[in-house]
Amino acid sequence: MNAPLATPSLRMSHSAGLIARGISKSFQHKVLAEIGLEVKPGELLALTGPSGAGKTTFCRILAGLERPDAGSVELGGRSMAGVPAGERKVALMFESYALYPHLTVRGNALSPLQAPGGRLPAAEAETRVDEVLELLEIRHLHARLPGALSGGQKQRVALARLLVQSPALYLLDEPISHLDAKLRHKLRGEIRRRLAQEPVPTIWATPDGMEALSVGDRVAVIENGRLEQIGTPEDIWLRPASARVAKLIGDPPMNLIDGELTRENGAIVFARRALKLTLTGPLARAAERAGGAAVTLGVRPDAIGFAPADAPEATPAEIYSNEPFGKHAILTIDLGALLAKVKTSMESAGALGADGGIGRNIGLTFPGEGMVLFDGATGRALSGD
Ligand SMILES: Nc1ncnc2c1ncn2[C@@H]1O[C@H](COP(=O)(O)OP(=O)(O)OP(=O)(O)O)[C@@H](O)[C@H]1O
Repeated sequence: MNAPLATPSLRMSHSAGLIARGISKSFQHKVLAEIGLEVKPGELLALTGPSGAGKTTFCRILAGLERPDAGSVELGGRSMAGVPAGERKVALMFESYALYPHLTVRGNALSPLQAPGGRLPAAEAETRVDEVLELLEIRHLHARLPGALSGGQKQRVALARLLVQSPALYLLDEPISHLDAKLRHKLRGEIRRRLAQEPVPTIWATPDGMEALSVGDRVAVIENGRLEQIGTPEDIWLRPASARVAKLIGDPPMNLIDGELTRENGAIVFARRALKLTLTGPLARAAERAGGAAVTLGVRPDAIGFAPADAPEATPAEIYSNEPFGKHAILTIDLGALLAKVKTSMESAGALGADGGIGRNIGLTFPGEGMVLFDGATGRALSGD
């Protein structure tokens, strides 16, 4: 026999996902300015931005815990205006965890399945909880009370409580920030995989731009309450819409070098003290479109190469520090009152000597790939396409 179909209204409620339009909010100052975005059922939108950008406030508005000054939220084809938090079917996990102190790990994870609206037959609820505790590697802690857990363990209990639910929207606010690096890496894949099986829109908020790129089907970047860019991880990585986005993405992020455009022998040149780069291809076309001479050049740390200090095309620089990371090294380079990061192979970094080459004069090359020009006044990317 075929599985029973969802009722038409339920099917509708899963088909439309989340639509937020023009969400604005001020406390003493403007915290969110006309944020509009859509998350489809089954899609994971990573929301990133620096601390204080407004991520939590936006999530609280979606959950019905905060009222927007303007704008609307639609979930599953239904306006959420006037719908209280408890009736929105939003599974949320906030950074503060909010675990029930008198309930065990298992009790906390079971709690949403025992609440009105989320109730499941006991055996099914137990199975689901076991599965999720296993996934999060905390099944052995099932009988502990929250008071006897570490911060990272509490965070995983809060995650378990979220993942057992089948809501209309998942909201995860910094869900793995307190886990060690190894577990963070493992769990972001596991959680993403599990969430992808549900036909439910998900928002995963994190200040870590690289985490956002790795978990999101799409990524929304907010800064100062404004939506700077929304797009695929590839869009955000290759074509940051502004210097503000570029600054948040990458490990280490793009070098942002303020300078000027000049003309030399008919070519267009980016100049900043000793650094003079003749622009070609898309960068030259982007430079032609600049409104003024002042621009910011974004250069990815792995787009900078080394050359002998006296090579004719090389930019002279001095090694300031050298941090080895096993497979690659991060060098900080002094370009004359300007520090830039260079990501290079361990072989290249090792060739600089046992002391990491600190204080040595070298030459740098900028091959043109991995570079973006931004308008000096607005910070918006200048396109060369
Ligand atoms: N209830 C409130 N009253 C006054 N100001 C608030 C309130 N809630 C948030 N804010 C302010 O709104 C701004 C955005 O805060 P929010 O917590 O949304 O940022 P965030 O991007 O989540 O930051 P983080 O990554 O540090 O959690 C901050 O300046 C914060 O101080």
